[in-house]
Amino acid sequence: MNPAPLSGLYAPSLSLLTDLYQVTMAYGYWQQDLQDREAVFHLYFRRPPFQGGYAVAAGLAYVADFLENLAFSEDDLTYLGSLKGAKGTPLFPQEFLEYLRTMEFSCDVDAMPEGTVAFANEPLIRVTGPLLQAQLIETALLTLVNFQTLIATKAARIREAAGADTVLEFGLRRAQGPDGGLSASRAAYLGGVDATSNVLAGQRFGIPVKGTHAHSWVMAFEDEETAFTAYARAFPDDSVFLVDTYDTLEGVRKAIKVARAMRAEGHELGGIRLDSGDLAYLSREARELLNEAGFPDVRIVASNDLEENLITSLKLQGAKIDTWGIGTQLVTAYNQPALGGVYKLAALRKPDDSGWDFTIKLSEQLAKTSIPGILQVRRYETDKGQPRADMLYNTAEPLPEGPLVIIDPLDATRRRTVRAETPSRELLEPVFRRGRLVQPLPPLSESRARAHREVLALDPSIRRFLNPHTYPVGLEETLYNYRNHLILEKRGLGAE
Ligand SMILES: Nc1ncnc2c1ncn2[C@@H]1O[C@H](COP(=O)(O)OP(=O)(O)OP(=O)(O)O)[C@@H](O)[C@H]1O
Ligand SMILES: O=P(O)(O)OC[C@H]1O[C@H](OP(=O)(O)OP(=O)(O)O)[C@H](O)[C@@H]1O
Ligand SMILES: O=C(O)c1cccnc1
Repeated sequence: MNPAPLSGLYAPSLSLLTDLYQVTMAYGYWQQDLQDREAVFHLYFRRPPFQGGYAVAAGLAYVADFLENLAFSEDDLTYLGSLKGAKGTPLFPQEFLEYLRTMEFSCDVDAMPEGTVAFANEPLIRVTGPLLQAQLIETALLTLVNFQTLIATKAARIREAAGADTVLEFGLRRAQGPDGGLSASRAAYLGGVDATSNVLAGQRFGIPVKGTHAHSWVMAFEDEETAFTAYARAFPDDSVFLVDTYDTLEGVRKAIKVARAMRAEGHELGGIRLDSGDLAYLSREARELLNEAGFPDVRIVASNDLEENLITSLKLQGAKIDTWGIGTQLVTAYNQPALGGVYKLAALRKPDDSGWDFTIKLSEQLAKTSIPGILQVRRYETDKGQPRADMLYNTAEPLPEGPLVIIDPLDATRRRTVRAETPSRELLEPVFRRGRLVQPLPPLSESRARAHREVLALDPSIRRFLNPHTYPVGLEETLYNYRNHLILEKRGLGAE
């Protein structure tokens, strides 16, 4: 595979890919001379999608591309300058636009590499840098990471259901527009599909492209046999015939007839595709017909609104399907079309530069109360690399010596102690330092392999679709206590 570079996808800059309030806040910070106050934000989700037990982090390559190209062009500044407030006066003064013109991205970014398995409340990305800049990029980071993480997770679930079978992504035509389709193809590949029908995604990202033919091909000829014969002439060694245009099992018989003629000329039919009807029954019948005719290697491809639960059910029914073609349900994440990732301020450098003020967003629901600190995620694993528990801790404070206690942020009675010798790794890795990419991001193939490895390492009870176990993620005890202290303080209940 030869992954095409992502660089330039968003050049010239997409700096206006944001909500207006980010720019109005940026102006406000600038006016208050707060633009350079060092701030820390975390991007995280509160619940894994699809009522599942995990998510697969994706979108960082797009984020890096976006940040590398972040700069306000003349057109951007002219547009911002044209915006008017309620009284018809410019929303942004010229001096502020001049500031934006010369602004250079200078934040540090730490992130989980794409393909990392992530759980609720864990920062996927941590941004540290000038308040104005770290705030301004919120919306773009969320739109890039939320969608791609959602689709990569859906793909990982489909991969789980399909086991070792081939999975093809067929979603572009029903995706949420061109960019939805393109980024979904990339995220789906990252999450575990084998190939896409999306040719632009093939060119851009080096994803293998594959496909069969449409019903219209069959309809364009006087009968099925003529249509199959013509397709075989065009692609004598790369043909998959769609057999359900009129009558599926009759279609299979026609496919066999043409396959015999192909064999006589030294070519083998690659497969047939079923796209309607009872896929369990029809695939078993088709398999029998093909085997009896001496074509045990002709693959059976199935499509028609498939997703992970249907694949599981079809397998239980004894379906004889080798390749799953999955479109709409995958690229639109049909049963949960958005991941609710958020981006929250967690620390601000004190005005006198003497340390950090840690910040918290309260909520009636404890689950929505943010986590203060400059967070890192430490994953404790068995000797064999099976994840056991994740610990969020504040890197701005020293960790206690000896064993560490991890406490569930929602239930203080759920806690565990980890010994210092327990193998572990830190999930957030440096991506940008002072606005510069530390090193090129890994190729897509590597991120895909990571996703595969990390999902498989999870206990099956966390991977299952129905009522999965909750993987233990907790706050290191000092952080847990500090967060409670801050909650009480902000509610006016702190100690005198
Ligand atoms: N054996 C099966 N068990 C469960 N679901 C199945 C089975 N076979 C097919 N399905 C799924 O049932 C849904 C509806 O199938 P159905 O054959 O009614 O589709 P359709 O699109 O209405 O067919 P047609 O194109 O003939 O109108 C699809 O999502 C399909 O994948
Ligand atoms: O069902 P999905 O998971 O979204 O998979 C993609 C679908 O798109 C095609 O149908 P369409 O009717 O658009 O074209 P066709 O005539 O080639 O079947 C294909 O045959 C699949 O049924
Ligand atoms: O190649 C295919 O079979 C295909 C491509 C897009 C959508 N549905 C099917």
